[in-house]
Amino acid sequence: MKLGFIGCGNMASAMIGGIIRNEIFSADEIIASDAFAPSLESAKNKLGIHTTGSNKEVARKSEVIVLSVKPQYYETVIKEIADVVDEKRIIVTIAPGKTLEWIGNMFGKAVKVVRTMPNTPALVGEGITGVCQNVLVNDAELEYVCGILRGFGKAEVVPESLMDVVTSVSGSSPAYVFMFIEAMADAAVADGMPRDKAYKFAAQAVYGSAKMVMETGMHPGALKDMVCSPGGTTIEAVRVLEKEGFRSSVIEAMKACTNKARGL
Ligand SMILES: NC(=O)C1=CN([C@@H]2O[C@H](COP(=O)(O)OP(=O)(O)OC[C@H]3O[C@@H](n4cnc5c(N)ncnc54)[C@H](OP(=O)(O)O)[C@@H]3O)[C@@H](O)[C@H]2O)C=CC1
Ligand SMILES: O=C(O)[C@@H]1CCC=N1
Repeated sequence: MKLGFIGCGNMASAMIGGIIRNEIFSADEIIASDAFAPSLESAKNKLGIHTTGSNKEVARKSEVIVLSVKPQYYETVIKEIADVVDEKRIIVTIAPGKTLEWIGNMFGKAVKVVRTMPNTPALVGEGITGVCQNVLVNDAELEYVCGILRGFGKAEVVPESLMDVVTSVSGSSPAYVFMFIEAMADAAVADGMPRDKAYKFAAQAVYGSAKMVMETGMHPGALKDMVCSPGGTTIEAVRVLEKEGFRSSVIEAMKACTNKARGL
């Protein structure tokens, strides 16, 4: 197998879907295990990959092994697979807070580790993944893993010191963006718009605005100013958002998120 996933929940299935769709690997080259039988059933039926109830089997059969369980299960899973992971395999982690050093110590031997932080837009091929590696991973191996990660979006190599920040700015951030879309839709519904239309307008406005930032390279503040006509409607909304602490709320929320990751 080219690729194995230990834990096949939300994040793993989003990653696998993109990898298969973009033909990085075929379903036949991917295997996953999970403690929760319905997750495995769904992976087999919807993704067509190999599945097993044994984490060890995944580790034994895969060149690249993704640890896609919650951080609190990392220690148990690593202890379970350590004896079948040799120096040729690459371990990919996706959990917040689990450092390269901690992972290495848990294995108790020299193991190639690529630490990553993906996000769920991977499901639609628009994820972004922060990546760093330990000293045992060479440039070609890092590029190989990045190629896999690009199967479901962008991949950016960052210093490990920034990985907890990556968690708040992209790993967790889809949740805040969905809350923003939901809140905008609620306001539109309150003013009489049917809900399905409200989600369409709100989501497309966020999508289009994000695309403008990416494609124009302009400062977000300048793009905001372009929307605010003098004496117009937008500046009224901006005034209320500032009064209600919109930006400060986002900054404080993200600092809490980063600190939580640091504590894991
Ligand atoms: N969801 C997200 O947006 C993101 C998640 N991540 C990280 O990805 C990882 C997975 O998260 P997510 O996919 O959301 O979690 P899920 O709970 O959806 O998936 C994890 C799966 O692993 C199973 N599992 C638990 N223990 C074991 C075990 N010992 N052996 C095999 N399988 C096991 C779980 O079963 P059961 O339900 O029975 O416990 C569950 O089905 C986490 O580390 C998370 O922090 C990173 C970026 C974004
Ligand atoms: O909430 C979490 O802990 C995980 C990590 C990033 C997104 N979800």
